[in-house]
Amino acid sequence: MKKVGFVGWRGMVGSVLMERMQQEKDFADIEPIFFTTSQMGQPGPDVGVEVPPLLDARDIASLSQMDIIVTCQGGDYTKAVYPELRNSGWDGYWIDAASALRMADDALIVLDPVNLNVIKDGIASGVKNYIGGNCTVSLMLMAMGGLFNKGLVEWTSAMTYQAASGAGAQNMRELIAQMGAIEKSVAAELADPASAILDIDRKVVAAMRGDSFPTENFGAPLGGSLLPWIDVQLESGQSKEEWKGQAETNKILGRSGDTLIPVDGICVRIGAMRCHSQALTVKLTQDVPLDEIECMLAESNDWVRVVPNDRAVTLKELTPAAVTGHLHVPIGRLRKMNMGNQYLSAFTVGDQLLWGAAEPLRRMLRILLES
Ligand SMILES: NC(=O)C1=CN([C@@H]2O[C@H](COP(=O)(O)OP(=O)(O)OC[C@H]3O[C@@H](n4cnc5c(N)ncnc54)[C@H](OP(=O)(O)O)[C@@H]3O)[C@@H](O)[C@H]2O)C=CC1
Ligand SMILES: N[C@@H](CC(=O)OP(=O)(O)O)C(=O)O
Repeated sequence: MKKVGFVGWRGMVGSVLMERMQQEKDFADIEPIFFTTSQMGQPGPDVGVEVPPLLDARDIASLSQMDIIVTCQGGDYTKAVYPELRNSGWDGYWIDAASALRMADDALIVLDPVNLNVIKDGIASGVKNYIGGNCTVSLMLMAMGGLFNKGLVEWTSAMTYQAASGAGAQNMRELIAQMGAIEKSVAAELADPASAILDIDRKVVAAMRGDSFPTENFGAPLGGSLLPWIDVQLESGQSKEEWKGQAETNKILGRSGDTLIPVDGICVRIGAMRCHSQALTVKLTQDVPLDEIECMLAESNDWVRVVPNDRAVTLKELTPAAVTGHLHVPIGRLRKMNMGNQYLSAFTVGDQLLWGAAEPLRRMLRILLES
């Protein structure tokens, strides 16, 4: 059995990965070894098979015993440990959730329901680094892969509504604390049906702008508001999150140069917990009837679900509250736009810790074990 080392398994993304691996009984097919940056020597997690005590995630000698390393520890860890490990002569497979190596020439971005051909070519040609994509990009492609892979997308604009979880566990807590602080600031008025709504509104805004409002992690109020900037600022005027849309989409699809598909938009943080949503405008390469588009989308993988463009069904099935914790990726609000028959609108929602982070890594491990 292959020795598989896990780093970052107790973080938020890592915990979701552990849960999914247990659900799919993946641990039965490997010899798992768990690493840590802070709890060396403590017992490993209960994953249904015996595991040795935790090893030091910075110890190159221990890491280099692994056939495969799966890390959800983050980019700083990757940047610190990966080069040293490779320089030591380690030739194993590196599977990583962090963005640090995504655009490297010797790495592929993995999303097998969309790019299994690219992954298989990579394995055959000796690629050793398989990196999970940005959550927004992966979720967009899980929903829209049918049209991209049929060459029907000339360009797309993705306007995103991204959940707090994308910024980390502390940010999820802060969002809830912000919502709690808002409620607390007007609890008495809410209990009184005769209180004036504009007084409530004034008090809410005062609370959100007050010094005691919890904003250490987001840097601004998110609950009751939104943040139209995610990640660092680039010279192009894009945020780094927006830049990833085109760069990663095309790398996943194995496109570059003349075949590159323009992707752009504005990435916005909203007060959802762990589902990213996106409003897409697609310029099609040709006028394809809507029913054919719906069929292509629905047939492209086992997880995408086309939601009819109907108000009641949309509000039941196409929201973060409905989708959180599920692997399926719904896409709806599909219609041709006023701009013309080659312009399609769509809205999609997906759990950013499942297909957005952990699931592509879990499946990449299986692909390597079965190859
Ligand atoms: N959050 C997201 O949406 C996405 C994140 N990623 C990537 O995954 C990386 C990890 O993200 P995320 O899982 O959110 O990070 P976390 O902050 O949840 O976990 C990272 C590490 O922090 C350490 N840690 C310290 N205290 C605790 C604690 N109380 N509970 C759990 N872990 C603790 C653990 O390392 P140790 O055991 O060594 O102490 C853990 O592996 C990111 O940096 C990013 O590169 C990728 C896609 C999406
Ligand atoms: N940036 C994403 C989360 C993330 O971790 O992205 P990446 O894996 O590309 O760094 C968000 O904030 O929603």
